Amino acid sequence: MSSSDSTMAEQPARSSSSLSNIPVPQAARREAKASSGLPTRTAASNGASSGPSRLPAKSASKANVVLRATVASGSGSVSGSSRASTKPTGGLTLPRAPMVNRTNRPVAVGRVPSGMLPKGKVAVGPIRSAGSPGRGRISQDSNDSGRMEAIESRMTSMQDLFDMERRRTDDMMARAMKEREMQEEKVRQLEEDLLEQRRLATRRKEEATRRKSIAEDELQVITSKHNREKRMLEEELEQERSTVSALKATLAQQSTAHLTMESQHAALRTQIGSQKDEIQGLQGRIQELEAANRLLQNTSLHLESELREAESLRRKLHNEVQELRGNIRVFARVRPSVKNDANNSTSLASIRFPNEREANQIELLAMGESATGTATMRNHLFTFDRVFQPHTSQADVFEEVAHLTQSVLDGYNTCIFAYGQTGSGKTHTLEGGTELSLSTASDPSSDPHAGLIPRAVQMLWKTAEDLHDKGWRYDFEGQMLEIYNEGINDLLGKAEVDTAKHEIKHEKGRTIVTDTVVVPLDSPAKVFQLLAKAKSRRQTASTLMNERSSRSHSVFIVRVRGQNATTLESCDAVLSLVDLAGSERLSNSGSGSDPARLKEAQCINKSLSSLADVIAALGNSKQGQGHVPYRNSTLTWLLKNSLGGNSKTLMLLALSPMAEHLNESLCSLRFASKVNSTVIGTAKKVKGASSD
Ligand SMILES: Nc1ncnc2c1ncn2[C@@H]1O[C@H](COP(=O)(O)OP(=O)(O)OP(=O)(O)O)[C@@H](O)[C@H]1O
Repeated sequence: MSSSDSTMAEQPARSSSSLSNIPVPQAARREAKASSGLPTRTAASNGASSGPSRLPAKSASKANVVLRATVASGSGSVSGSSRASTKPTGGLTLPRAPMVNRTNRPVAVGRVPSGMLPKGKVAVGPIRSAGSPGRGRISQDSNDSGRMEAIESRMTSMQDLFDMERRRTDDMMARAMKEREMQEEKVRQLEEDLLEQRRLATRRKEEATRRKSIAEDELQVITSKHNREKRMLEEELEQERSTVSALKATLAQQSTAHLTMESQHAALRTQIGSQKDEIQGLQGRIQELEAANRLLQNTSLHLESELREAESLRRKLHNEVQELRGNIRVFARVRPSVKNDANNSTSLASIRFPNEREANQIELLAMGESATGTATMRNHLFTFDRVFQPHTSQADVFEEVAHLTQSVLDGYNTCIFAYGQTGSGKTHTLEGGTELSLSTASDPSSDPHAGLIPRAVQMLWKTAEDLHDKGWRYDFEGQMLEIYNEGINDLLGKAEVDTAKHEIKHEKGRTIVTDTVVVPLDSPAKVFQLLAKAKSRRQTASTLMNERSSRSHSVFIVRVRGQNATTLESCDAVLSLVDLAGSERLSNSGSGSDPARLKEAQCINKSLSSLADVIAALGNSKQGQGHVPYRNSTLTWLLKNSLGGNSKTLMLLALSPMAEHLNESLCSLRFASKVNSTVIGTAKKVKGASSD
């Protein structure tokens, strides 16, 4: 067997362990086995701890020593030694070392396997022991030397072989070491990889743990949410179930109701059938009625136009009646006794109202002088357009005055002035017994104490609204003036005390007072606001006769402008409501020696006598052609367009019922009687278009 063959044969043993890779000559093994009779132990069976890598050199030299000792002792038998030398040491199987001589050459021991001999060498037979019987000494020596040589030569060859094996073993050891280092390197590398893998695995594990915990948290959240939603859904489901059951119950009811309704429906259908017939009959009736209605509408249109004509006629007739009755009219009103009167009812004057039916007469019983000069009681009878007794209400008085308000809307200048001594009831008749408030302003008729002004204003607006349907549109504006000591104060001016000098101008039938405020009146409430403001500014002074005695004339002027888009009529007229100052004579005014009071009384007397003169002049002049002394006083000059032929005038004579005022009452009655007997010319409608 060649060395290469032996190497190939050792391959399986090397694969079992790194240490078993050390090659052991097969021939030597076989030799050792054969000589010892013991089984050759494989590297694998000996174990890795006693690896052959440490053995060859030492074991071989040890064997050599044994062999040398045997040869030197001259013993011809080596079987015992060889048996002992083949005893396993450390579990490693080695080839039995050949015996060597003194030259350290190997000697033949036992049988040398032919395979272990060098080429060309002949294997000798079995070595005999020294004690065996021989034929001659010489031949035996020669044989021994031959044998020895043969052994030596064999030892030499075995030594070569051993060296060769040793070198090869060294190479293999070196390779094995190298390979081991590589393997160790690999192992280290693998261990590092493993470590890295472990670290990676640890990190991944940690990451996985972290993710797991996050996932667990999320799972918990999702689970709780899910549970919550589940609960809600369960509740909803429960509700839905209850709803469904309720709906089912309702459905059952509805079904029953439906059945009932169906039967009713059938009954109704029958009814409808019969009613359809009725409807057809009614439709015929409707057509008849529609025809009748059309006829009525035509009649209504016709009647409306007739009504308009009748309205125009009414206006005409109304004014004709006024003309017949005279354009200046006089009403007398006796006030009741009030708490301010000095004495009780025993001090009342003897006043009678003879013609109850006509209610136009008043009779006073007063002391007078007879023709012979003796003082006797006399009856003084006066007849006016109307006489109001003390119990007459404000509403009754207004009823008689209301037609004048209508005249303003018809386009006639109208003047109502209250005349009478201080405290006789002028302000009460014109303004009323209570302070004007916004609550009563909206409906003065609801307040029994409301005077002519609030009632007239309310009626103006109401009539204007009624005339709206007949095509009339009205605008109102107001002015509040006071004549005090012949001067004019604007009661609606900005200054608390009006110091401006005002001029009165008459232009194209209109009266203008310079530098005064004219306020547009859009509602009765606005009028009452103005009246309240004016009242607070009005000059008043306490006199002996009346604690609220007014020492000035107050003039409230409402200008009314109307336009009728249907009839193209227009009007522009003024309603003047004048509260005159007390008419008492100078001696009764209580002015005494007070020059201011004296001047007040003189101015008042002057203006009132001018008024009487103007009225008298109007009565005397024919068709207003004579001279009328309007300029004699501020009052008459201011009322120029409201007194006379183009206007309607009402004098309201206020009388006190008290006996102590009897003489003043007689004076007032005489003055009013004179006015009443005056026939002032025909009133003319003021044309709105030309007046502006
Ligand atoms: N018809 C009446 N019914 C009840 N009280 C009345 C009537 N007329 C007047 N009076 C009362 O008599 C008093 C005097 O009336 P009023 O102030 O109106 O007089 P006057 O003539 O305006 O006085 P002056 O000239 O001072 O203004 C007031 O207290 C008033 O309330």
